[in-house]
Amino acid sequence: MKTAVLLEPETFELQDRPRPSAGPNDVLVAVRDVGICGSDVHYYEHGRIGDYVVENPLVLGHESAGEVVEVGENVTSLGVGDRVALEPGVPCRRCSHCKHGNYHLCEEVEFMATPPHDGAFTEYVSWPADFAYKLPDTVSTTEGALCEPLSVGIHACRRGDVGTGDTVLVTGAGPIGLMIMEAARAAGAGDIIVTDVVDEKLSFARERGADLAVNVADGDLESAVEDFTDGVGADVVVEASGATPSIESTLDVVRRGGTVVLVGLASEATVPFDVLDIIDNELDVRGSFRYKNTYPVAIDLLADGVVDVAGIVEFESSLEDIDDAFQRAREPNVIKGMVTF
Ligand SMILES: NC(=O)c1ccc[n+]([C@@H]2O[C@H](COP(=O)([O-])OP(=O)(O)OC[C@H]3O[C@@H](n4cnc5c(N)ncnc54)[C@H](O)[C@@H]3O)[C@@H](O)[C@H]2O)c1
Ligand SMILES: C[C@@H](O)[C@H](N)C(=O)O
Repeated sequence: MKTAVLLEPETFELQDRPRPSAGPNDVLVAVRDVGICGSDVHYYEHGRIGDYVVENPLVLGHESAGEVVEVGENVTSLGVGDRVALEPGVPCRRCSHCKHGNYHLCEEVEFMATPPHDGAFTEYVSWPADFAYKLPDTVSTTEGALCEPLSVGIHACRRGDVGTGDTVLVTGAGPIGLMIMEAARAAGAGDIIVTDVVDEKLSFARERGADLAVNVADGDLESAVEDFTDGVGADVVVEASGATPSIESTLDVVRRGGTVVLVGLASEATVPFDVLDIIDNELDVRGSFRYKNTYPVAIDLLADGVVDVAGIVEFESSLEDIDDAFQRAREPNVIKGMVTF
């Protein structure tokens, strides 16, 4: 089977690898769509993200969906021909985090395209059936693949307890920020404010329903939020840029008693945070890491037409053209590329 393998930074090789079979509890999936995520581009460019280092050839891609072509002997939930979205992180199921229901925090998790675990830029993937979610006829495999970033958005909104009528401020209008917007709207958010430093990203966010879009490179976010919220501030701020100034600014724009959710991965390990601000204003500052139990919700939201994810895909490419696809995906104005089979 054709597989795109990252040999070293900026070097893919299209290899012919043996097709796996489904293990007893697995399904073999013919991959149809794989999104290119910012983390794929980061591994492609730098060969590492923090402590995760690409030491051996690695298959990237963790936003995937496809069609079941073989089922393991113990699998009863899925059949050949079913179209499925693959949740990319499979936990150990035995540790205390898994037993507490926080399977996304499992330290033994095998997450696609996070070294040393291979991802989905390949024709077939054998995957545990309980981490493969059947797509209804009305949901495409492109949308199935995008259940992954949508899951990041759903989890972040759950972490922020986003509720009916809340004013939600999302910093960073990349794919994750846009998915947070979708999830916040689905959770009943009232007004949504979005920030970025690129005008095109903000126009895109506006077209997708942002009520206020602020370019923080040339505008004063604090006064814009103050005006917009009658001096109160945002109920929930979800940081989705990873930029240090943006992380710092979250405390200036959240309301007293509000919640800040940190999703963007800071490029620096420490970011100055005014602790007295957090105490005096009784703020909840929460991390949000990947997701748990989001795929069925994401699929329902898609089936019901409550969220739009396919609209963020700006180009499609084939596996053979993966080099070109990554060149395009790394352009600052591009939101999302999709490799289709
Ligand atoms: N916590 C998690 O589970 C999780 C999951 C996926 C991604 N992430 C992280 O979330 C972040 C967003 O992911 P993405 O794929 O959308 O990345 P992206 O790089 O495509 O988007 C980030 C956006 O932030 C904008 N930006 C840069 N500086 C800014 C500033 N000062 N203020 C506001 N916006 C600014 C950029 O122009 C860009 O549009 C990244 O840091 C990524 O690593 C975290
Ligand atoms: C969650 C996922 O989208 C992210 N890129 C990660 O590897 O953690």
